This record gives sequence, C-alpha cells and structure tokens, in this order.
Amino acid sequence: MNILKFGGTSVGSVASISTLLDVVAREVARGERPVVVLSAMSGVTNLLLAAAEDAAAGRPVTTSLMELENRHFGVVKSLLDAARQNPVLTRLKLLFNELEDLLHGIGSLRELTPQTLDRVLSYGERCATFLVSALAAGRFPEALCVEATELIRTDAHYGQARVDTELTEQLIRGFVREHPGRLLFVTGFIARNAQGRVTTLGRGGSDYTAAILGAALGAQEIQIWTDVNGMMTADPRMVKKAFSLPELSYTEAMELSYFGAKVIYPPTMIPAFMKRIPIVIRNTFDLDFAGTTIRHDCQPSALPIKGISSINDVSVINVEGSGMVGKAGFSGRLFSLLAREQINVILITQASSEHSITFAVAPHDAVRARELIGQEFELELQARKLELPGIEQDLAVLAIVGENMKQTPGIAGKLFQALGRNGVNVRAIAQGSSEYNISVIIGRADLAKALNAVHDAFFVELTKTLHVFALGTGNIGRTLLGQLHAHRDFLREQNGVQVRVVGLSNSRRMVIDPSGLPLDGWEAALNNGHSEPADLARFVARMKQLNLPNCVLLDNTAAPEPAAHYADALRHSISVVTCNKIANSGPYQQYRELRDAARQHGADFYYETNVGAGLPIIRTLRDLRTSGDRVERIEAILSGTISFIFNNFRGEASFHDIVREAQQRGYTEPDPRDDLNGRDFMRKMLILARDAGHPLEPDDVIIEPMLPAACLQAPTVAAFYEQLRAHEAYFSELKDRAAAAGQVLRYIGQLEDGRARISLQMVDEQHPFYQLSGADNVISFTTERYKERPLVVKGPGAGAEVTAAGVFADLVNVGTR
Ligand SMILES: NC(=O)c1ccc[n+]([C@@H]2O[C@H](COP(=O)([O-])OP(=O)(O)OC[C@H]3O[C@@H](n4cnc5c(N)ncnc54)[C@H](O)[C@@H]3O)[C@@H](O)[C@H]2O)c1
Ligand SMILES: N[C@@H](CCO)C(=O)O
Ligand code: NA
Repeated sequence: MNILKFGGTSVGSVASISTLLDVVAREVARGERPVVVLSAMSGVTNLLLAAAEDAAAGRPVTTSLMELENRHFGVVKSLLDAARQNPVLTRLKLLFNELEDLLHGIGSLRELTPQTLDRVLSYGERCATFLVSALAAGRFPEALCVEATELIRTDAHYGQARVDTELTEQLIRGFVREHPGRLLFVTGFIARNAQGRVTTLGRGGSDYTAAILGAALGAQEIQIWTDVNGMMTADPRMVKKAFSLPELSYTEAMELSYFGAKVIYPPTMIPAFMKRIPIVIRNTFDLDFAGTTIRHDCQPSALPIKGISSINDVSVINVEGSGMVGKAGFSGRLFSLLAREQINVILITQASSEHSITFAVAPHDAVRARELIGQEFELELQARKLELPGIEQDLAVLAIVGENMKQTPGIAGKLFQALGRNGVNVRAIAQGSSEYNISVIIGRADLAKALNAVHDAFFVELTKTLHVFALGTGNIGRTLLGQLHAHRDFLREQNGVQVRVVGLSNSRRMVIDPSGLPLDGWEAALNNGHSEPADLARFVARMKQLNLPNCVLLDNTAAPEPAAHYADALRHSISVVTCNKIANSGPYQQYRELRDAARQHGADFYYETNVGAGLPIIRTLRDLRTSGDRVERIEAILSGTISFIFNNFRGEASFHDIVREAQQRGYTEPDPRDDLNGRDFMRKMLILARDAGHPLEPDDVIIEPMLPAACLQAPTVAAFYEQLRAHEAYFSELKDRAAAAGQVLRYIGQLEDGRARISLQMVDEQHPFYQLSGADNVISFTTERYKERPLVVKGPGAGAEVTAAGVFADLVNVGTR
C-alpha cells in the first residue's frame, strides 16, 4: 500500500486535478488501494491567513471569501456533469458559510488567537479534500473523504502541534479497519487535540501527515507529488546545470532540504525514517519522470557530494570578548536565550581559542537577537569582558552535502579552492564531525557565482563553463572564435569544458549576453539591436557586475587601452588571457603588478602567444625556472614577419612586395611598421628578459634598426610602403652582400647578463639559425642544465591559425593549474 500526497499545485487547477486522479487510477488499476493525502489548493492557505488578519483588523473579508468560492466552484463546474454538481456545491457552500461566521467572530472580537487561526486555515485542506474526493467518486465509488481530525491526535501547541504518535497510530489503524475497501482521501496539515480543537502541524504539514499515515499503516512507499522534478543538486534557479538526484539517504535529504530545496520539509521525514519507508518525490506535471527516492539503502555513488544547498539571505552575529575564554556555560546561556525567544540559529562556529562565537540567523531575527544578548549579558558588557556584537548583513549560506564526504580527504580542499579561485571570500565555516555537511557563509552577491563554481568543481562528469569576455574581432579574434566553434563538441567531450562567450567587443560595437553569444553568429550579434557602441570601461564594469564563475577577460586587440583593466580584472579573480603584448612590455612596475594581482586573487594570467605565437616559449621558460634552472643566455628570432621576409627575399623578388605579402598573410602587426622597426621584437625580448628574472625597462632593450632612417620615419603605413619601394636598392645590396659571402640575413635578439639587444646579422650554414622557412621563429635557451647544447624551440611564430590556437590552449587551461 502506498501513500500518495499531493501538494497545493497538484490540486491547484482543473488540469492538475485530472492528472492527480489519473495517478490514483493507475495505482488502483495495479490492484492497489492507496491512501491519498491532500493539501489546500495553491494560494488558498495564504488567502485564508490574509482573510483572518483582515477580519482581526476590522477590514472586510468579502472579496477573499468570493475568491475562495470561485476557485473551488470553478473546478466543480469544469470537472463534474451539471447533474452531479449540486450536492457538491451545497456542501462546499456550507463550509464557506461556517468560515464566514468564524471570520465574523474574529471581526467582532478584533482578536485572532493561534487556536482560531488553526481553525480558519483548516478550511483550505477540508475544502480541497472534499472537492477532490467528490470528483473522484465518479471514477472510484469507494472514495471516502476523511478529515484528519479523526485520525491524528496532537497537543495544544497551535500552529505547530506535536503528535501523540501512539494514540494516532491506533486511531489510524482503527479507522482503516472500520472502513475496509474504501479509498481514503485525507486532509493534510490538520489534526485535533484532546480538547477536540483543530490544530495544525506546521510548515510542510501535509508531508508530515503522509509520513504519519505511512508509518502507521506500514506503507510500502510514501509518494510526495509536487511541481518539480524531485530534489536537485542545487537550486535550479541559480544553477542552470543542476540536475535531479535519483536517490538520497534520509540524512542527505534532511541536510539538503534544511536549506534552499524546499521540496520536502525535513521533520516530516522522521516517521518514514524510523520505519525505513522510502519517500519518493514525484512531479505531477511530468509523469514520466521517475523522481527522487529517499531511502536508507541507496546505491553507492561515485560522487563525493550529493548536492549543494543554499540560503540566500542570512545575518551573522559575532560575539567576542575575553569573558568567554574557558568559561563553561557561556554558549549554553547564549543559545538557551535564543531558543527561549524562538530565534532559530542556522549555523554556529566557534574557534578553539574560544574568543568568539559566530552564529547565523534569519535577517528578521538579527536585531532582536542582538538586543537580547545586550540584556542577558549586561554585566559582562559593562565589565568590558564582552563586546556588544555587530550584525553583518547581506550574507548567504552555501553548504555541500553528502554521506560520501565522510572519511574522504580533499573535499573541503576542493570546496575552498573553487571559492578562492573565484574570489569568493569565506566569512565563516561550519562542519560537524559527522562530516556530511560543510557550510560556509559568504556574501550574498557572490552566492550565484559560488554555487556555480562549486557545482562545476564537484560534478566533474559535467562540463565546466568558462565565461569569456573577449576584446577584438580582427585577424586573431575572429580566427579564435571560429576555432572555438569548430571544436566545441570536442572540448566538451574530451576536456569537459564549455567556452561561453558572454561579452564581445571590437573598437566599434560591443554586446553582452549572460546566456552566451552564438560562436558562429557573433557578427550578427555584434550588430543587432542588443549590441551597443563600444565602451571599454562599461564592458569591464558589466563583466565585474555579472560576477560569473570561471570568468576570463580575453584580449585579442593590439590596442593599449585594455591593458589598463587587467589588474582590476585579476583583483576580481577574473583570469586574463592575452595575445596583446602591450601590458607585459610597458613599465616594469605594471608587469609586476599584474603578477601580484593574479597570485593574490587566485586568478590566471596567461600570455603564451606574446612570444613566438603558439610555440611553447613562455611555458618552457617558466618550467625551466620553476624547476630551479638558471637561464644564462637566450638567442632568438622572434619576428615572424622579418623571418618571412628574409626567407623569401631571393632572386627577383622585391622587398616591398614581400612585406606586403607578410601583411596579407596575417603575420604582421595591424601596423606593419611595428614589426619592421623592431618594436614588436623588442616587446618580446623584454617579456622574455623579465620572465627570465631581469627587471628591464623598454628602453633597456637595444635595437639596431634594419631599415634606413627614412623608412623608420614614415608617418603613415602608405608612406612607409612608398619608402620601402624607394629603398629597393638598399635592400638588394644587403641581400647580394650576404649571398656573396654564402650567408643569409637574420634579425636576431640576444639576452645575456641581463642585457638585451636586437641586431641584423649575416649567418652561414654552420649557424643554428641558418635553416628557417616561412614565418619561423627560433629560440635557443642556454641554461645551467642546457649548457653544452642549448634547448631549442623552433617553428611557425606568426599567423592567425597558430596564434589563435595558442590563445585557445591558454583559455582552456584557465583554472587547471
Ligand atoms: N598576427 C600574429 O601572428 C600574432 C601573433 C601573436 C600575437 N598577435 C597579437 O594579436 C593581437 C591582435 O592582432 P590582429 O592581427 O588580430 O589585429 P587586428 O587589427 O586584426 O584586430 C584587432 C581587433 O581589436 C579591436 N580593438 C581595437 N581596440 C579595441 C578596444 N579598445 N576595445 C575592443 N576592441 C578593440 C579591433 O576592432 C579589431 O577587432 C595583437 O596584439 C598582436 O600583437 C598577433
Ligand atoms: N607580428 C608578429 C606576430 C607574432 O607576435 C610577428 O611578425 O612576429
Ligand atoms: Na608562444
């Protein structure tokens, strides 16, 4: 035999009541005779409460009564043939008249006692249960409406009465024995005390009714029919990736539902828990969904946690002072006081120094709690042995829950790493030694970010989402977006990463969409009605304000402006990935500041493509240094453009045309003068020198120009190309001189003893840089370990595909090291 409990939304409409009856019919068809427990129609309890308060305040209640009548009558008229409506409407009308008299009584007395309120509220369940049983009678002639006042006996604690279990079980069994073969429709929530007065069972009371009935009758299963797909891994309104849990233990279900997940009210599970009756949470609006089963013998799960619960508004009170140290009974006094005054304490922590106790309460209790402490500890306060506590507001609780956490190291580490990396400050922590709940208090504004970050960290079989704010849609930017689009399935399946581009800007337009821009339709998005004129400061401000987890600022521009925002982003724990060299090659002070900000705020700052595009140069240098090696000398060709020029400047080709070709192939900077005047190379040498441990300033890198002065001074790109043409003779003379000596031209950078220089050289076959083609870069590191033969990295060092690929790799590595 099963207990089927239907919540307010399941009896809220004509459609849901029909479904409800189908569910009952399915059970009956299987030869079962379930007991059905019903809540009031959705909204009705609140309506009754408001009507009672109105009556007590002398306000009219006619509108409320009308609404009540309309809602119930509406269902009867839609679901019952006209011929059978009358007796049902009459009986309902009788109930409404009783209620009206009661409200008039309250109005005359101008008084609403808890006892009377329970009586008023009972009409919600009584009307709904009568209504549903009357509708059911058409399909099941054995249907019987039962008021739980006949079945459940409580004390006189109105509003939240305590059940006399023994007597109640006798009553229930007796009733069922006396009504063999009947299909019972029982009112949830209400009961009766020894004086015969109506009582209610408190919040979630109908679930409790179901559990009491289930326990008394030894039910096989208690089904709680609601309007959501069972219990989920986190609040689905805040965590889009939250998913329904197939199974939970009673403990886990209690831990999860104390916070947030109001699917089931925890105390209601106790009778079921005692008798080990599974509770199945089902969705009336999704019959195919199997639901969540709460049972004592769950299948073992590989996941360390079951879910993350949260309370999105709490206040914290921190009681501090020397008077507490080593003082037995202090916390006893404190918490008895709060208990006596009905202040619910959500979480408590005390450091072993005993110098302070922190506890969290609902915001509406905070001021009173503080006042009570002021009164209770007046003497200690006067003697300055205690400080009058302050109230910290706008806080939230996040808790990870699961029985598998027990005896498993690393869970807390993972939780705090996810929080720390995302810049979420933890204000207080609590974990019981039972080890199935770790709770942290954090700022309310960080809750959504924290929930998502922690969800990503623990449910690793799901994909992690990177939230990217990208600048630049030029040569590199658009190529990268194309690569991300082309590889999105691979990324998700192989790396468990989803890249969501939330913000995109070029120098003209920008667009921000927290749900993610289409990677293949970004051009349209950048120009449609949701986009706006580019405004970097606003873009960055929105990025910070959205406060998304695993957030990355991506700079694919060649502009100086974005660099000014890197440190700010890093300080907000937003990682920065850039192929733009400007930030790393400005004043040394700025270079340092960025690294400090990244380290202090747990964010990543990746810039592999600053040197040698996608070639692993920055990474190699870092690995050498972190493993204790010391770089003695670097020799390198780091201008892909110039490399391409010298590799192709042969025979009849003109210098001018080759430079143009390098630009067309996407090797050059947006302004090719930056390559040919050595500035781009200088930036790379500077970054390498700094990464090798030398605090150089830009002017410290000596550049021997490879162009005649007139070319260097050209005021525009067009003028620059004209000058190149005008100096063809100069270039071919250079080329011929090298050829005559059996050599080739190479523009080479050197770093030795902390000094960096770039110069034009002619090298012969013996030189390791002789053999190059295309836009190859080559770098040779001579170090303490690589002394006899240097470590050499060589390959294409410019071009959109290889550069975008390097940025891609940096992006995917965010948060992994
Ligand atoms: N070409 C290569 O092989 C290579 C290799 C390594 C690194 N890089 C670096 O890649 C970067 C981009 O080069 P590119 O060839 O794609 O340049 P590009 O000129 O083609 O594109 C630059 C983009 O940045 C945008 N932009 C400029 N200022 C902006 C601002 N303030 N806010 C937002 N967007 C802005 C422009 O609108 C454009 O979309 C440069 O820093 C370059 O040094 C290039
Ligand atoms: N313009 C650069 C691209 C790589 O940073 C070059 O030619 O090397
Ligand atoms: Na690189």
